[in-house]
Amino acid sequence: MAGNGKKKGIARLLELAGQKRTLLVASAVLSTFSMLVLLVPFLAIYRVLAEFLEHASAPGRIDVALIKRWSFVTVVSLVAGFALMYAGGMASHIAAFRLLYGLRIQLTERLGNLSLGYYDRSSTGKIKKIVEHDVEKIEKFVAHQLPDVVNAAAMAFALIGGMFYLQPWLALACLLPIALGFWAQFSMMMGERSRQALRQYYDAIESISSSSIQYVRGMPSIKIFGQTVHSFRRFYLDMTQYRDFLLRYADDFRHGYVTYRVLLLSLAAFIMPVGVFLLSRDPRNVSFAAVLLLFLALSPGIAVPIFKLNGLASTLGMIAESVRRVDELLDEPELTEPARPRVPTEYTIAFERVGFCYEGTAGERIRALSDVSFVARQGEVTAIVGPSGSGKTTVAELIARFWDTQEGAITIGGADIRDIPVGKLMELLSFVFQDSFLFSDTVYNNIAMGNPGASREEVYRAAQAAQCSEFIEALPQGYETRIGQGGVYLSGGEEQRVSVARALLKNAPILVLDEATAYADPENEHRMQRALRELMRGKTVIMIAHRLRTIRGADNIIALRQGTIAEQGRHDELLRLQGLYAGMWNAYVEASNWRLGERGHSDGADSPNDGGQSRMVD
Ligand SMILES: Nc1ncnc2c1ncn2[C@@H]1O[C@H](COP(=O)(O)OP(=O)(O)OP(=O)(O)O)[C@@H](O)[C@H]1O
Repeated sequence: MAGNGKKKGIARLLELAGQKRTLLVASAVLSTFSMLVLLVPFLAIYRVLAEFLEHASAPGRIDVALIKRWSFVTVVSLVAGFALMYAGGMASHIAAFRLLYGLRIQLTERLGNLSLGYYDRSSTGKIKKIVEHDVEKIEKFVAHQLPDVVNAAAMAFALIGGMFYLQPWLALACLLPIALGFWAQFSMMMGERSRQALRQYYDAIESISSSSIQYVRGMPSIKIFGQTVHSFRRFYLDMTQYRDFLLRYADDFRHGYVTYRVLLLSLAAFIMPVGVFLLSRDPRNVSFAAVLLLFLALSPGIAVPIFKLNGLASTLGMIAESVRRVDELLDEPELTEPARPRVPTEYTIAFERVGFCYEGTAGERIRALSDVSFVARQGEVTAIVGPSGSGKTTVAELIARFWDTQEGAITIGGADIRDIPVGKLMELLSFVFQDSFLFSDTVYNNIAMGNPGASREEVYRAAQAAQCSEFIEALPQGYETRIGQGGVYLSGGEEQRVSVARALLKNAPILVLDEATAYADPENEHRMQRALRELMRGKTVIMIAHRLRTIRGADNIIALRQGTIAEQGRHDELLRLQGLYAGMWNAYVEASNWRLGERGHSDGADSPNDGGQSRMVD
């Protein structure tokens, strides 16, 4: 990632800005001219002052035409200066917005090509901050700070050069406090300590960003469980840490900053004694008096470009950190496309001695699967069961290359999944998760995204088969009703049926169901099972289930224990083994009977012995 020879920090920032070189050069030239033209009124002040002082004892001899001429020049130069400044600003803003657009497109393309596991690792808050906040920092640098630095530097050089030309001693009196101020500021603000502080600042912002998202998402739990819930505590802790960090930061740097500002804002206090001393040696030198007055008039203005340059220097570190974070995301490895692609025509999935470890936050390896081998045949249902944390979800996610296996291989129709082009692999798979994700869009579009080329008829047929046409037609605008903000909210079961309709429409040959009937009540579950039976016909089906009743009829049941296969076979075979599966089944039956006992009567809906009427797979 970092070792790819890519430039870093300011150099990388300038490289990014360099993509819009022509516009930026135009902006710099226009800004510099604008600044030089805007200095002309100071020259006018000097000439008029000199004229007044020269003829102070005989005002009648003052050259009125000269004063009118300089007044006219002042007005023209102000208008021209501001027009040039406007044109320069336009050029830099156009460059910045184009850069912003380009970066955001690159980032979103990269986000679309990353392995799905990246999203498990990275919080939404972190990604959101990079795409919004960090990119905007770069845009602001190009739009404002880059032109500012050019014209501030031009102004500073023009002023200092002019001052030395007019009166070197007064110029030195001005430069001394500027040099002292810079020394006070930079001796504190530069170096590793400052860079570390910046990094901490960014980490704190990212933390707040992700914990605030969690806080908002967890609001129902917060309301129910009061202030003890995790997301609130984390949010509160992040806010407190951020506050403490800022207070420490301000405390560390305040002396340098205050000294610097006080010195720069009191240049007149340094010019005055030197000026008075020089004037006392030659009190009749009228032109020196005019120069001294000009210096005093200019002294507050000298601080402006210097503050700008310094402001940029202190934010440059922040922008460089933003660039680093944007580059980090741009350098995230994409899913590799195979050198010699293979496209399977048969869809049996085989795990061959698969081992997999997650990487923990401190880089440690967390083993999730070891030596897992099984075959999920096309047209059959393979169920995966096991206690919590035994690796069921990992098995399902590895098939979609959320992560790549570190040991062994996974094949589809004999082709290693790493040899199947990524787009093709995604075409082959349909997932129905426990928590279905629906977009804030119409119901119709939510189903249609399963197959963007599908006709309206096909979308309606999929909805019908997924048992959701009835409730969709009862919605205020039917299929055109928006889901989520500004529209309607669906129940968990309804959302799941919409996602089954989406999967039906996609009609992929491999189907992975992760606890697909989790939200269904007895009535809905029956409908869901009918929908799923439709969806599963002829496919390779991998089904993760906690409610064992739903997988009793599976062709093969894989029972996982701590990332390894403890047993595999059909329901009856596994019961006879009297091992892990039999233990889970007995516990499940007991739990179901306990519930029935509590209610005092049996409606048969949740019974594991319900004669197969509600069996998902038979
Ligand atoms: N993103 C991750 N980073 C680190 N460890 C993980 C990650 N996801 C899962 N694990 C660990 O890997 C192991 C297997 O997890 P997995 O989610 O596959 O189990 P599971 O059987 O699906 O659990 P459950 O039934 O509770 O959903 C667990 O020990 C879990 O803590």
